[in-house]
Order: sequence, then C-alpha cells, then structure tokens
Amino acid sequence: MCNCIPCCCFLGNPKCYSLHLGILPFTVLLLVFFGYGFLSHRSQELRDPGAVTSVAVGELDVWEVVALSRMVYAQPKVLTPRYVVFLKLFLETAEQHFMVGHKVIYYVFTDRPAEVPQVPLGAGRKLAVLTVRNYSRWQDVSMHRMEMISHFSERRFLHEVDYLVCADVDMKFRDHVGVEILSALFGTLHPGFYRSSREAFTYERRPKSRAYIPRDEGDFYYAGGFFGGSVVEVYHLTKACHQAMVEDKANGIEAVWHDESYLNKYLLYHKPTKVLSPEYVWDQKLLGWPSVMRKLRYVAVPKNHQAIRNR
Ligand SMILES: CC(=O)N[C@H]1[C@@H](OP(=O)(O)OP(=O)(O)OC[C@H]2O[C@@H](n3ccc(=O)[nH]c3=O)[C@H](O)[C@@H]2O)O[C@H](CO)[C@H](O)[C@@H]1O
Ligand SMILES: [Mn+2]
Repeated sequence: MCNCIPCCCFLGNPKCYSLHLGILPFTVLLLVFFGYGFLSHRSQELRDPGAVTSVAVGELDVWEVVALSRMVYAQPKVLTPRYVVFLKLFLETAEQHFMVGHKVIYYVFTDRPAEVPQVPLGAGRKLAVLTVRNYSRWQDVSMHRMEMISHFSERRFLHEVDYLVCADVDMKFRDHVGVEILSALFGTLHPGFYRSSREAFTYERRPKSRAYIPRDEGDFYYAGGFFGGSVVEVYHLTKACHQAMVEDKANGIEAVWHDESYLNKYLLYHKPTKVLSPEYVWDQKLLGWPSVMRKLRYVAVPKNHQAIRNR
C-alpha cells in the first residue's frame, strides 16, 4: 500500500504568525457518530482496506461492533486507497478558512511527492513536501504519523515554526479555523462521543496495552485527526505515542483505534491546555448538523472507496 497523505498543520504562533500544515503518509481515520449508530457506521467505513465496502451491522453493542470491525480488517486488502486524492481539496479549503492572514507552512508527508497537486497559495503561505516511506497496512500508515511528526519536529519544525496543527487529509475546511485554536497543547472532542459518558468511550480497554485506560478514568474522547500545540509539546506527545506503539508491537498488541488510542492515553495524563469542540472535527454525512453546532469548520470528505482504490 502506498500513497498516503495524512496532514499535519504546523502553525506559527501569533507572534510570528507562521503556520504549517503537514501531511503524513496515509491518513487517519475519522468518523464520528453517536452511540452504536456511530460505531456501526464506523465499522462499515472502517479501514477501507480492500474489497470490503460495507458491512451490515444490526443491533450490536459496542464491543460486538468492534469485534466485527476486526473481522473486516482481517479480510484481504486487494486495492489500495490513495489518499493523495484528498490533498487538493484540503489545501484549497485551508487557503479559504485556515489561519487566513497568517503565515502558514503546509508540511505534507507522502510517499508520492510527484503527485502532490499545485495549489495556488496566498502571501506568506507555502507548502513543503516531506517524502516518507509507506507501509502496507493502513493502520501502520496512520500510526507512524506519530513517529514522523516527532522525527521532523526535532530536526526541522522546532527551528522553523512555533505551533503545529496535525490533521487528517481526508477532510476539508468549511468555516473559520484560526488562532483561537492555539494553545500549548490542544485536542479536539471526537464528534461521535462528545455527549457520551466515559464508560462508553472507545478507549483501549486491555491492560496489556500501553494505551489502556480503566473504565473509571478518562476526561474526554479525543479525535485522532486534529490535535496540536507548540512544537515542543507536540514533539513530546508524538514521541511518547510512538514509543508506546513500539512497545505494544513488541508485546504483540495494537491498540483498538491505533494512534487515536495512544493519543487519548497521552492526553489523559498530560492534560491539554485547550479542548476544541467537535466543530473542529465533524462528519456531516453521518451526523447531520445538530443545532448545538454553530459552525462546521473542519469536516470529513465522504470517501468513495471504490474510486479511490481503483485510481
Ligand atoms: C478525524 C479523525 O479523528 N480520524 C482518526 C480516525 O481515522 P479515520 O477513519 O479518519 O482514518 P483515515 O482513513 O482517515 O486514516 C487516517 C489518516 O492516515 C492517512 N492515511 C491512512 C491510510 C492510507 O492508506 N493513507 C493515508 O494517507 C491519511 O492522512 C488519513 O486521513 O482514527 C484513526 C486511527 O484509527 C486516526 O486516529 C485518525 O486521525
Ligand atoms: Mn480521516
């Protein structure tokens, strides 16, 4: 599998107004819903690897759905989703809504640099393509974003920008996302769980995993697809998450929601200084537009799995 493009937005602080956005190899998954309705859908969209396009999920409880999801994952991956197709819209809409008026660098992580589209950028904004290796499993692509971000933070981002905003690439901006999100360390409420009790959060529940969170702990369920903060804070976060993944792998376990599970574990014990509402990670196709949401700012782009895979 190749052709990944998770995005990270790396943003400069209000002082120097430089902002950056990067994209990792492969994207992160992002789906959001309520109760098991959300999970059911999530299991369908799940990891579009391969030939599976939909799975009928009836009246199952959360854990049954998770189990089903794993069965879906286990099916042969015949085709390869090519997340680079999401990049153009991501960049175009970021130019319209993301940190407008500020300096921004879009860091795009990809194994296919030649396919990065030419998108006109405003004054003070630029794109940097960072070529990275690919992984055959989509889960590895998503998870290794943590490693890539920590790696480049240490060698490059720390010297170039003040803030990093890390984002999935299969999304678009549809309303204002500006400096109001900036803080030393911020996370975003996952749209599928912002009204759920902590017991219902899909944290990793197996004690053997480094992402384990007991049922009587937890503040929020954070989305894997939009987090950030100062470069040094994001460096610590991504490095810790990557190390936890490496340890889990050595112990033969992988957290249930991959990088998102490790992110949630980290943010439980390293409290974010700002928590964004689900306006900053939404999926209108799945969740509609509840009146409590004033604006939908950063939203999922419906995936045509078949088209992506056959490209
Ligand atoms: C919005 C949101 O909270 N999304 C999270 C959710 O994923 P999603 O279901 O949104 O997963 P996804 O398919 O978007 O994959 C995650 C990201 O990895 C990259 N990618 C992935 C596969 C691939 O073949 N090529 C590629 O480039 C790409 O940037 C993509 O956006 O759960 C994932 C872990 O399970 C990650 O935590 C995602 O951040
Ligand atoms: Mn996604």
